[in-house]
Amino acid sequence: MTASIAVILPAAGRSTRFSGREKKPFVSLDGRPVWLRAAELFWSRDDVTKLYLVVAPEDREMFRTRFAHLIAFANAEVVDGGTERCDSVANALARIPEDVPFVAVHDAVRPLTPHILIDTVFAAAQRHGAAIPALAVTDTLKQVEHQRITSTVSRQGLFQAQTPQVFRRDWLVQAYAQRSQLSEPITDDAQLVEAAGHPVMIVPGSPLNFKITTPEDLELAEAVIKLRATKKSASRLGFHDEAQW
Ligand SMILES: Nc1ccn([C@@H]2O[C@H](COP(=O)(O)OP(=O)(O)OP(=O)(O)O)[C@@H](O)[C@H]2O)c(=O)n1
Ligand SMILES: C[C@](O)(CO)[C@H](O)COP(=O)(O)O
Repeated sequence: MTASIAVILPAAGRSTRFSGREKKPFVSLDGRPVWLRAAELFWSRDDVTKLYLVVAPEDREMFRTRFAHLIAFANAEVVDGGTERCDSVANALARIPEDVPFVAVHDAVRPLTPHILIDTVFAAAQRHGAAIPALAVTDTLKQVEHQRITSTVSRQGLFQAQTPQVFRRDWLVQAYAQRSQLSEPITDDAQLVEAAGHPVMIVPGSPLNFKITTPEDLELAEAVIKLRATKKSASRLGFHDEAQW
């Protein structure tokens, strides 16, 4: 298989909602930093050219000092982040060589993405030009003002977007070049590619592919890792489970 997908891992946010002593990409998740667990999902894949780790300028020295051996091992390039997530992605996108046909953008704080999800979204993007994992909304949605419900919103056709989001590099570059034309806040990369007029397909997301946003999410991620270890031991003993953990 020829390597054809560059992977951007944005880790340059402020972790405001996490409110921990450390920023969430750098905290330990069952013994290994969150960003490393996300990076490991990609670095040994034959179809990945290189990882681009985006880190806030104020974290650059800490990151290089603490993780130098891992950065080298992962063949990763460290890129400076920007004010918004899309500024961070733009900085990394500018570093990707023109002969790389596809780019995947994966939040450095989604460390539990199942491998089968990555296989599926990579294949869909290569087939259609752009693809993202998404989960159908299952709860009832309420519009609220000042803690009072003003209406119930139909969830028909509504999905929650996850990462990795994978695009033809030329589409993503074009979409980013036009981003100043958007008046609404940009919360994911697909939004820009959609606005540029390109079709973006969805593949089934996974509840396990959640984004660590709050301290409770970190606890949940730790529980999932322990459950995976238990299931692995059970499987070695001959007990099989069809679920993709
Ligand atoms: N300027 C930014 C903002 C976000 N991110 C990254 O984008 C991912 C998803 O963002 P989010 O979960 O919102 O992280 P934060 O912006 O750090 O969170 P918060 O809004 O709570 O501050 C994270 O890996 C985050 O580090 C980034 O690289 N650059
Ligand atoms: C990119 C993303 O993870 C897709 O769900 C999400 O939009 C990031 O949003 P945030 O506001 O940066 O948490």
